[in-house]
Amino acid sequence: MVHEQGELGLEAPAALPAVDQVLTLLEQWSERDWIRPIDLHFARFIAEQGEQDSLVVLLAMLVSHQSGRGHICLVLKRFQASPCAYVQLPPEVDEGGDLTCLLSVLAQEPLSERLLGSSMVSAGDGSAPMVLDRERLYLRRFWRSECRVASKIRARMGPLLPADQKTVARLDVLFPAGPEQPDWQRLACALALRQRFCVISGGPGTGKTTTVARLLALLQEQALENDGVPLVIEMAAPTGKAAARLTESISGALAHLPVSESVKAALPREAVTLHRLLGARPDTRRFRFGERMPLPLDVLLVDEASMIDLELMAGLMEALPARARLILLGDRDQLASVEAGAILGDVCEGAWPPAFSTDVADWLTQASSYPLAPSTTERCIADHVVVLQKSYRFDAGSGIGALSRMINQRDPAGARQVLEAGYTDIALEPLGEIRARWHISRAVEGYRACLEQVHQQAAPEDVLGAFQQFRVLCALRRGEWGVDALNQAIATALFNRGLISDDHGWYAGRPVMVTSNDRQLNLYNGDIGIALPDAAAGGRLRVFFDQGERVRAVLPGRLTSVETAYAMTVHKSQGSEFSSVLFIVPDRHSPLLTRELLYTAVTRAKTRCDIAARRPEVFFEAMRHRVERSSGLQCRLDVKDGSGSASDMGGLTSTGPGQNGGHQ
Ligand SMILES: Nc1ncnc2c1ncn2[C@@H]1O[C@H](COP(=O)(O)OP(=O)(O)OP(=O)(O)O)[C@@H](O)[C@H]1O
Repeated sequence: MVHEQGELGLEAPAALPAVDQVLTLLEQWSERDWIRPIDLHFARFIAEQGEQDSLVVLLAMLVSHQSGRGHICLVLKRFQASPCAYVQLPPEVDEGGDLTCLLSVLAQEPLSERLLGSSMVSAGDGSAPMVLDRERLYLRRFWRSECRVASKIRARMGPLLPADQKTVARLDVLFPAGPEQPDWQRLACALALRQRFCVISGGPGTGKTTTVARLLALLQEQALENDGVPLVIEMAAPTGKAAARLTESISGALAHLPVSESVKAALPREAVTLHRLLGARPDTRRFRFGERMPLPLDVLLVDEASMIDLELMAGLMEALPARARLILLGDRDQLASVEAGAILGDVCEGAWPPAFSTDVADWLTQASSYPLAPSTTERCIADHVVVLQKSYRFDAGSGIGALSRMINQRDPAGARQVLEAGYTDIALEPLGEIRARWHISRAVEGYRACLEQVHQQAAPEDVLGAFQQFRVLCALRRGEWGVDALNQAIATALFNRGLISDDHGWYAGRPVMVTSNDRQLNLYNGDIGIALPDAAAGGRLRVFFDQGERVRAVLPGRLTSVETAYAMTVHKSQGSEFSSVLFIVPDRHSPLLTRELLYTAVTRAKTRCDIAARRPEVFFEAMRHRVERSSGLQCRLDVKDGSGSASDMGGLTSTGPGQNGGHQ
């Protein structure tokens, strides 16, 4: 523990200590897990380059620390306004200790001037390991990626693409007039038809897939009639699970389209992961496709775009040919990517409610006969975003729909009312003394049907299907209410009830999640499998994975990175849906408990969501907190004159391997 006075006697120091003293402190903080080893390593690297200013060394540690928490940059003004809150110190850091003291002193210094006086920081030119741009401090790698993403999106933000004379008639066929006015699905399709970059966002069941299936059909119909040559259309998603879901839902939607068989035949059937599409190279961040070898396609549809991090987006934008259209689908209210960045959130922020320019508003009015007034605000990105409004999955009688709306509106009182209103598809179960293990019994009941199928030696695809019916979701990984402890508790309870033959190691019915990509086995982080006796292998255990078209069996011994998956984190559940969900709320607040996390957890459930909480107030309190991810992307996308940044395309000299303290 850090003493009140601080271990180096830094009680409210008037000035920052020398560099070697700062490094000693950073070592202690790293040992206590307050900062990551790479944060310490980066600060050390900066000092080793001869940096004499301890302010620069401390800020280097902080910008690295922030990147580990999903931020692209450190916004100096926000840091200075509230240093400890901005960097979100762990709860065990004492107020008045060395760390909080140093941050407060640091925040009072003229940060920009001191940073620009260092050879370790540039304004974007040269190859210094950090960049200061618009009062934001970046690791050079993130600054480059952000500039690239912004400039490539901006390059797709030109005037509207020409409309075909028959476009409105085609829209009439695919989106016949109904009671909903305006029909945002039709408007989204009309907008995407004339933009090279378009985002269609919306909550669960708002018709994103339905809309985009019609959009692809319309684009293909147009191409076949006008040029006689079909467009090359590809579909992708950030994870294998999400790609499999997209394949399934788009095939369902395409089957019912009122278009000719030749158009249907020219539509894509299968989605792949973004890593596979881009040709990820094992153990590097590089892709086979890029600016020098663009992807051979005309239209790319990417689902679950909220899971795309900055670096993946930069790789994707570089590999897209200039003429190609990019359509992003996703739910802007969900959790952002695990890695740094919140691309979908940044693009959608402020772009909704609609603020279309005159040209776009005129076109949409013509395409829908619904009068849309142009906006007076100057947000060019708003011309590229539509948010679908109506959920066709959760009707007025749905508690899940009502609760997720309250969570989104950050309305704890409203959420409490919804939970007390007698809906049959949601319940909040307070775990008092008597019902302390209610959640374990609920989990056992949730998995019973699946495990009975295992006993009856049902086909692997049926067992995998049954496993998708129910899932336990946790906010945290560690602690009594975290994934690790709950997985063990659930396994023990299932074993005690005779539903599984063992509660550790490999046994029939053990569900597992892959925790890192294995290209050789064609298994990806987040893939779910179940160990079952394989009749084709004399009844020996194999782990079966549903890979869309087929179920694959893998020897357990070949799976080096897997964990038991009765309980999983909400983060890992993104891109999946289950009939029924049991969401476990920890008994005290954590910075991870946010509105986005609750919304993602509750909306993973299709027909029933149970929430178990020892202290229900933690659930309601979490609604007040938002995931905030610092980045400069919105600013870069907003600039009207096309000069997103003087340095958007400049200063992109690459830093050689090993030259930047681990942040290559
Ligand atoms: N305009 C509509 N009228 C009636 N039903 C619709 C309409 N749009 C979509 N649906 C139905 O609503 C359900 C959800 O649609 P869809 O799968 O397209 O939504 P989504 O936003 O992609 O959902 P999610 O991403 O949550 O899976 C489907 O059964 C679909 O047929």
